[in-house]
Amino acid sequence: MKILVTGASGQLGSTFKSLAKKGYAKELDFVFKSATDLDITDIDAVQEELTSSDYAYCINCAGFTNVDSAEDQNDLAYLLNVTGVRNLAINCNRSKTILIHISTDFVFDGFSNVPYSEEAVARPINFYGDTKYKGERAVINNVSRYFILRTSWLYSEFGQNFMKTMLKLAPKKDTISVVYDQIGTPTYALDLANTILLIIKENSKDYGTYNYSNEGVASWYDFAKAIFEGYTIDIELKPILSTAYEMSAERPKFSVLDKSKIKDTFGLIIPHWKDSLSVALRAYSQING
Ligand SMILES: NC(=O)C1=CN([C@@H]2O[C@H](COP(=O)(O)OP(=O)(O)OC[C@H]3O[C@@H](n4cnc5c(N)ncnc54)[C@H](OP(=O)(O)O)[C@@H]3O)[C@@H](O)[C@H]2O)C=CC1
Ligand SMILES: Cc1cn([C@H]2C[C@H](O)[C@@H](COP(=O)(O)OP(=O)(O)O[C@H]3O[C@@H](C)C(=O)[C@@H](O)[C@H]3O)O2)c(=O)[nH]c1=O
Repeated sequence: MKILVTGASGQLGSTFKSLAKKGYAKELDFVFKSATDLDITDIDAVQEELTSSDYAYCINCAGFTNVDSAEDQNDLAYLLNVTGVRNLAINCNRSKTILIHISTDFVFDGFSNVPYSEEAVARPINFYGDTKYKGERAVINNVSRYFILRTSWLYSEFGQNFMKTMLKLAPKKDTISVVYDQIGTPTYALDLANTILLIIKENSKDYGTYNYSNEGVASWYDFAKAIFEGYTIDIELKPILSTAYEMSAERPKFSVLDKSKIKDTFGLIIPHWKDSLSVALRAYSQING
């Protein structure tokens, strides 16, 4: 079974590459396309790729993910997160390819005090979240067989993410200040990738939108604390309010996702974020020493 992976050089794309390299999911024939191999904003290129081969699935790992930059690079963020996604959706539909697309907790405004279900009203409060929500609509409106997985606070040993930022900052600083008034759930990209592979291997026809994050709840401060403890780094960590940290984009104050639907549909047992963080830190240390 052939699977096209777009945006393959990013964090999630690299996670799939690493799984394929380790011989996991041998029955799946992955075709990895980085941004230079396949620009998803080029509709002709997307059409050509999807008709050139018999792809059963396309996993879209491409995205404009710099939340602050999206505020002043509106056109580029829209082009990638909406137009590019629409290009994939239209052409997946034509070639009868199932589209697996990744969305975010940042489609929510953060004013809830209970975890967001798939049916909760999306009301993004920053440009990135707005484009991601419009990207979801582009999928729903243009391809009949799709899975949208909304995830949150993705991190791993690959690409750029909060865990790696903390580990790189630590040797250069005596003190690190991290916000404690944004609550969500860190998600290890490997857990998300394994869940996507499970959906594919089951040949599931339960198409639709699903939330997926690790179990548990944390602030970015809690996450940073666990990273430093897990990597035995002795550093002064200061809890601060978001107002004390300069950011162009506003972030939701609470973006915990309710995962009942994906757990019930696929019989999933999701690891707690602290357990997955230990696995990620081990993987990071194997690469970086
Ligand atoms: N990171 C997070 O915390 C979260 C991410 N998500 C979503 O998950 C998905 C994957 O995220 P993640 O792996 O972290 O993101 P990354 O930013 O690590 O990867 C995105 C990839 O998209 C590629 N890309 C850029 N422009 C194009 C283009 N025109 N055509 C094809 N590919 C392109 C980038 O290429 P290049 O490297 O060359 O720029 C990069 O490799 C995204 O949709 C994101 O919105 C959801 C929730 C949380
Ligand atoms: C580096 C740093 C960040 N922070 C804060 C800023 C921000 O509120 C929070 C997280 O910072 P980041 O910029 O790493 O992450 P951020 O861009 O907020 O992360 C989001 O990315 C997109 C792509 C998503 O889809 C979301 O799910 C979420 O993961 O931590 C500090 O307080 N101190 C620091 O030293």
